[in-house]
Amino acid sequence: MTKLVPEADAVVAASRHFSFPPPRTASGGVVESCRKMAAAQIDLGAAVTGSWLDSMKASSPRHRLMAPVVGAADAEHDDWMRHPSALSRFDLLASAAKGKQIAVFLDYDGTLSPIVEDPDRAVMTDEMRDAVRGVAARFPTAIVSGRCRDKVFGFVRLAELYYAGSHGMDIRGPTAHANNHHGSSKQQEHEGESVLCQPAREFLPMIEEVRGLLEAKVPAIPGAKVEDNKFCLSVHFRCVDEKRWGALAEQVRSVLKDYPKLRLTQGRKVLEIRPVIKWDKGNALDFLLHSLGYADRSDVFPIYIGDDRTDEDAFRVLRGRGQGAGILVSRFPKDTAASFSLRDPAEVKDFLHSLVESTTT
Ligand SMILES: O=P(O)(O)OC[C@H]1O[C@H](O[C@H]2O[C@H](CO)[C@@H](O)[C@H](O)[C@H]2O)[C@H](O)[C@@H](O)[C@@H]1O
Repeated sequence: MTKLVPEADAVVAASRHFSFPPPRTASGGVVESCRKMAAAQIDLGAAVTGSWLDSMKASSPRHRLMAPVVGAADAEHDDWMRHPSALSRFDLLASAAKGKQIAVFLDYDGTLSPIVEDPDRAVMTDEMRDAVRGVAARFPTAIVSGRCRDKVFGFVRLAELYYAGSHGMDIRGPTAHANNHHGSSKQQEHEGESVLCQPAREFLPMIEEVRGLLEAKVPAIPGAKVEDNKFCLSVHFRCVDEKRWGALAEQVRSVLKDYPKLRLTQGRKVLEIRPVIKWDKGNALDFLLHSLGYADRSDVFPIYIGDDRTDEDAFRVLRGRGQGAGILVSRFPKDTAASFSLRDPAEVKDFLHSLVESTTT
């Protein structure tokens, strides 16, 4: 097992392939009040623009249907080398984190649980839960999910974690303390005072209204499903015949046209409806780092692991801070602001174990 020790040669060799630590960019400000910050700006950055149907198709590549082609596979592998495996290059990550306070941020779907057809059945294995528990016993650990907080807590069931549900619009600190290291966090300085951030509260009645409208319309499309994520809504099309995607997009558009304060973004075979405020997983990551008292420290090493477009906002925040490591979970090369890769949740579990073992004396 690689320990958290410097391996200069490995760093030099790997940095030929990619930029690590990530360069600083102009994002990542101080979070004074999450609501004030969120209200300050309308976010159109990740919005689905142009044809919704084209966007749905573009975000649903048919990797699994492609026959392996000799040569193409090599090119794909070479491309992926720009984002080295966080497992096989654990040494590199470990040397960058050496002597620093690690904090771990984990997306849920596609990261801690495999993608499945029925969103209600995206359970996490006990082995994965043990791995997350082990990490949380050593480092502040947060789940950052598009799901509503209660639902993702229902899957993860670890009270010692921070939870940022609804794409970061519903943040809550731990409700129980692990025997851990979090002594320096502001959370613990104010025992009993829970971190809470809900920057989109005023949108709740509107989201509720739109949920009702969508639930009345969307079931007409076989396989389509509306999921209530409290501060946002998901319209799933994983089980919808591709020929009906246009009709589904039209149903959603016909509802949303009367709600200019809501916007549409897209995840993995899901349309996401959320408030126009500038608040995403990146803001949630920033907020949590501030809550932990880590924002202005240079000796902090945040690790964010996620598989989806929405996780890119958090990867970009790490680049903006010039700190830590973003790890993209994907079997296929993608444009990403992450620095490392893992192939699937099984590799995520192995990585979490490696992190624990490397810091166990
Ligand atoms: O931020 P995440 O924790 O990754 O949540 C994003 C969305 O994940 C879920 O949908 C995705 O996973 C489902 C179960 O595997 C799959 O059926 C669906 O196609 C995926 O998009 C969740 O159901 C959504 O509400 C989340 O927004």
